[in-house]
Amino acid sequence: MRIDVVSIFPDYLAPLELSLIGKACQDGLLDLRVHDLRDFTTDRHRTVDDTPYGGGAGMVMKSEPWAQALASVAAGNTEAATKPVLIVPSPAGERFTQAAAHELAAEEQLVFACGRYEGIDERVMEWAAEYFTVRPMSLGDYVLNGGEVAVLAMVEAIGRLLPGVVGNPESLVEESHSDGLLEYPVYTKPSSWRDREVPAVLLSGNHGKIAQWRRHEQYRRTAERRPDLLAEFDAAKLPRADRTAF
Ligand SMILES: COc1cccc(Cn2ccc3ccc(-c4cc(N)[nH]n4)cc32)c1
Repeated sequence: MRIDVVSIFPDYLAPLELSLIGKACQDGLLDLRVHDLRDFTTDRHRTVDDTPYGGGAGMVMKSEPWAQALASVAAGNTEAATKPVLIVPSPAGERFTQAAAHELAAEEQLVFACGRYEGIDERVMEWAAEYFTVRPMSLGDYVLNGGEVAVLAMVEAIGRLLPGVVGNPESLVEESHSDGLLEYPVYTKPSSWRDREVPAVLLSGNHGKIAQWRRHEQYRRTAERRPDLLAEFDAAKLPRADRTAF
């Protein structure tokens, strides 16, 4: 997979050079390229923003630098058989979920447009629809100052799903949200810590009971912390052996 990120703060994306995503790039599993939007301006001040039509506070990102930058990254990938996906972080976007991460991990090329100020001139998304599948995406119902933090989260969530990135693919199967429930609590040595004991079932060696306890804990936690997820959860979709906890 190739991922391009366009931002006026390219150094904000430096953490992607670390840890699993950085190693995936070194191993050739991921081709990550970060571009400075100001490199696509033509004036001596490298201007990327201007005042909003209709008035109001703040500034809006100009369309031409974005069109030049997006055209450059789209053209840069002639091997792609399908239109690249242009992901535009925005408080007004569709919710980014684990399901979306899996969907996007199957794409050949993702392009992330990191807005700043009050956002990007809307005509850029209209123009881009000819060359990209355009997807405005929100991390959650709170307002950030720009798209970079959202891109760090999305690239990590997507990148870790790519084959070979996570050492043990098994660990991707049972994690939160992979089956519609939150994950169960985890413990490690010592078994007794500050007068707090590890649940006895986990020390029993009875794998059937352990699986049942973990399923029940997933359900209890989800009901307690995210009852909204339970509305969509259907135990009937679970493998028969997993249903004993409900
Ligand atoms: C566009 O509407 C806005 C209204 C007020 C402020 C801002 C600031 N801002 C600029 C670019 C940008 C990109 C993403 C986000 C964002 C995403 C999520 N989930 N929260 N915040 C916020 C952004 C934008």
